[in-house]
Amino acid sequence: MSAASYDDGLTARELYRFFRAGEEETLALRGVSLRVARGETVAVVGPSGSGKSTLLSCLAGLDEPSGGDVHVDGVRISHRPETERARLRARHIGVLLQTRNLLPHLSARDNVRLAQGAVRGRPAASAEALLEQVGVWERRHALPRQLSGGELARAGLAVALANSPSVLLADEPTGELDGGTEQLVLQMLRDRAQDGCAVLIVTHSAEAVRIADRVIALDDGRATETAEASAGMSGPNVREIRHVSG
Ligand SMILES: Nc1ncnc2c1ncn2[C@@H]1O[C@H](COP(=O)(O)OP(=O)(O)OP(=O)(O)O)[C@@H](O)[C@H]1O
Repeated sequence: MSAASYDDGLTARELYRFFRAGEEETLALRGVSLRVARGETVAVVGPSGSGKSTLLSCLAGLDEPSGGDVHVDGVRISHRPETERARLRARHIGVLLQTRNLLPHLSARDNVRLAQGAVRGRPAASAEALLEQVGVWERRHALPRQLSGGELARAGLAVALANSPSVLLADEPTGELDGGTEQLVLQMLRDRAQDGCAVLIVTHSAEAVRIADRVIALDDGRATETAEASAGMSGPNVREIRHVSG
């Protein structure tokens, strides 16, 4: 991989993540390399326990890989103190987690404002505009527990987009959504990519795979080319499933 490829988007090289819990040792990532350019949507698929969430956490700087490195827009985010990773994440990355990344004691609007850095004086109007974009403006004063699953997913997306990220990482963004809401969330992710964001979606959803430009299949901590990854999941936008592991 040439140095030039670090310039923008997301680059991970030879990621390893080792866990030890008591006697038990797990190598959750075994040399995963990938690249998501700005403007691209990449789906990561794989069976339960294959390392998808671990990979996303390492890419987001929420977790530290045991080996390898992660660059975002040419800046290394891995192997730095947690506070620095958080600062870089706030500047470059939007993260949509299965837990929907909303603080429980803040309204939907205040969650977005917090992610925008409202403390540094950004106008509240843009938080409202973002909530309007994702279709939950009417629910802006509601707490997360007062939102339906679909509303929560959309508010979570507004939070993930609040810092205008150049890299957007989403863990099962359409997990429990009805078909209509799933389409809306996927369309928004796709639109972001078209606006120049590098979008990576960890997913079990055939629909999410269908909208992806590329699909990366994880199996037992390795990114591999597998026929199973595309079984019943191929679509017009799935142009390749390629080997990305070292
Ligand atoms: N904090 C941890 N401590 C110990 N082992 C862990 C930890 N986090 C993940 N693992 C292990 O690492 C492996 C990969 O887990 P991970 O959650 O990344 O898989 P996944 O593909 O996201 O699974 P799922 O689709 O079920 O969410 C699993 O064997 C899991 O038990």
